[in-house]
Amino acid sequence: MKGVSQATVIEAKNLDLTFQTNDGAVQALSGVTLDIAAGDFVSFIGPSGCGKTTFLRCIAALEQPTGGTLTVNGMTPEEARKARAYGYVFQAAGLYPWRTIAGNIRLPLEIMGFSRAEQAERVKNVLELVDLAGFGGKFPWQLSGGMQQRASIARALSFDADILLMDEPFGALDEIVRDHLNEELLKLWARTGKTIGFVTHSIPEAVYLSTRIVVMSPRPGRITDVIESPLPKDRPLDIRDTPEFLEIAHRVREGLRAGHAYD
Ligand SMILES: Nc1ncnc2c1ncn2[C@@H]1O[C@H](COP(=O)(O)OP(=O)(O)OP(=O)(O)O)[C@@H](O)[C@H]1O
Repeated sequence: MKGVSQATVIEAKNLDLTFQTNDGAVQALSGVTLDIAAGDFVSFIGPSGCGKTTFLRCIAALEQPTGGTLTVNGMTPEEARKARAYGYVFQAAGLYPWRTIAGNIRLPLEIMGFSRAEQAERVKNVLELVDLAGFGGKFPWQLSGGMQQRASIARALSFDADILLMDEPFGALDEIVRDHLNEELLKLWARTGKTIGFVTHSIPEAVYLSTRIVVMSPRPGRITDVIESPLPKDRPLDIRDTPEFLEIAHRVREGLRAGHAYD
């Protein structure tokens, strides 16, 4: 339970990843060391190409680090993937257009072999969790972009993994919808106690959501600052106007500026 155990769920030590490309080696991550504790909400922020997505993909065993060690729930990322230790939300909702919303959410459950009754129960629960009760029978094109993204979050939550990895899930949405989904995500996090890793380009989003903000710089992707948020867990949107919020945002901006190449 959150608050009771602060066990480390994700542990990266001196992680390196160099891609070999036709144009030569691209060092995407260099010496990344980070512990993420159970129940943490950790955002990764940094300029394009600094390795945020690559780091998330390493956790999800979608990329293979070329150096260092990485464990997820004490397992290798590959073992954690097989143990369904995390749900993954991509930048685009990625819903199958020929399946209903419920059908999309059910898909991982079908693959995992849940009984039909269990599938139905879980779909109902996660639809409620993301505030889409009653929309299970609709097709993706009948929903707004924000609703589609909520459905994709529901799909990632359907098998109730303790860890949720989110790669810029709200990047393509307008600001009002994004604000609303940020609020909803915080409520969901408070209700479920999940550990969340969240990639974003937005300073206000990172500061509003996170218990810790990881600032990264490019060439090669390194962690340049880790900011522990002093903000209370209960965060109305207007907390963004408080001096405490603005102070953290300032520190993030300074960190980004220090690592920026401007080319
Ligand atoms: N499969 C790959 N092969 C070669 N290079 C790659 C591969 N995946 C990523 N890279 C490179 O690694 C670096 C880090 O990419 P990554 O997508 O992790 O950055 P990012 O911080 O998530 O960027 P963005 O904010 O634009 O999504 C970039 O220079 C990118 O071009």
